[in-house]
Amino acid sequence: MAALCAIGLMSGTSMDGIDIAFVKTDGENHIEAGPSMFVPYEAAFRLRIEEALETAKAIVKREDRSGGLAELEREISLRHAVAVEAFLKSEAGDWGKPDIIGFHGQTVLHRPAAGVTVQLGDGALLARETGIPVVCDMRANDMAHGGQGAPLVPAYHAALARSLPNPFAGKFPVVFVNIGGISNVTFVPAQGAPVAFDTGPGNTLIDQWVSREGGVPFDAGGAIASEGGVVSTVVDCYLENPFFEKSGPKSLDRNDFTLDLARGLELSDGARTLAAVSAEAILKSAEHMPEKPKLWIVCGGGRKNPHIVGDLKAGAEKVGARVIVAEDAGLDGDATEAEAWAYLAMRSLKGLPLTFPTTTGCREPVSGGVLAKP
Ligand SMILES: Nc1ncnc2c1ncn2[C@@H]1O[C@H](COP(=O)(O)OP(=O)(O)OP(=O)(O)O)[C@@H](O)[C@H]1O
Ligand SMILES: CC(=O)N[C@H]1[C@@H]2OC[C@@H](O2)[C@@H](O)[C@@H]1O[C@H](C)C(=O)O
Repeated sequence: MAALCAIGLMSGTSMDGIDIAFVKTDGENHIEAGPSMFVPYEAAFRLRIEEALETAKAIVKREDRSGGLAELEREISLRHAVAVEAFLKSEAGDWGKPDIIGFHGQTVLHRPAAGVTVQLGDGALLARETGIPVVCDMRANDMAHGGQGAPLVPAYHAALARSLPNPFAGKFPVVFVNIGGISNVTFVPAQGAPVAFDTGPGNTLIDQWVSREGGVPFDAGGAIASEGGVVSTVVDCYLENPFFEKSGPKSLDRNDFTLDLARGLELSDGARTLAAVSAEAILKSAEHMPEKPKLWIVCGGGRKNPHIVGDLKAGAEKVGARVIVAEDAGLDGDATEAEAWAYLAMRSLKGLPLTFPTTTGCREPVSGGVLAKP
């Protein structure tokens, strides 16, 4: 199958909105990233998703949509349809109408030990509304094959790592870091399979902290943290969590880490300390990689927090590694995840593996996703 035009749709654990990106790809080495866009959720809708995370704690079977989850799933899907329409109208240009949509949906529960992961997103409804075939539910088959169901972005990170421009081409091992609500890493060696896992809280604790203590949704540019200092005893307490000692594959639910350990801190000290937690957790992940990374490439909203990136740089440089943000390598760090969902949709259409034993712990490389035709 030749390269197709795909769009990827990601509504991540930060619950801040929908990232959309165009990619022309064969699901293998051919990757041409196109226009991208972000459609934010308004505060009230974000709150509804937050409430749904509570409701979802009662889910036993992944199909369960009681307690208002069915209505929310419908609304999330319709919002994605509206976002696609707006995107195609304002950004598509020469890219025209995509052949396929990769639809992540909104994770409301992720319990890998119990084999349950729930993303709210009705692929059939999105396909009907947009008139475009949709691949959704890409995590389930991995779990059915013994995997964590996350992270899924590593297949895309690995392909990107192999086509980096100079002066970064060939600087293996390369590690892609995605700092979203939760952070995850993909270690890409010169040869062989990528190694990946979630590393810990990315922005979610910072977002929850500044929202609760300061009434703002996130610490823009790390401005609040700039007024404070790192309380290292609190950082140490967070890092004592047994999650960090475990080697991968491993993945997290948004609620696995809470603000409890930051209780009593002053607003700016809390924001600075939680940024340090995020960076230290990422640096610690290197202990579970097969070799020391040479180059770290940072994607996701957390790359816009200079404290997280500054701490990462300081820690990596001590051991001779370099840290850059996606843009330094000609990539769009806001769109990487959405691009990944476009790429994975194409892989799903071709029956290619989405996940590997070294990325999620699945028993063998497995494909996945459910195709919904309009
Ligand atoms: N200008 C900024 N300064 C500081 N932080 C920012 C800025 N812009 C975004 N962020 C942070 O990035 C977060 C969004 O990141 P991103 O879009 O990568 O998350 P996500 O899509 O939920 O990802 P994931 O699925 O990986 O959890 C915001 O919630 C915020 O904390
Ligand atoms: C269950 C779930 O939605 N997990 C997300 C979350 O956000 C980041 C991290 O935790 C990662 O494991 C995953 O998303 C990325 C995009 C992934 O699957 O690769």
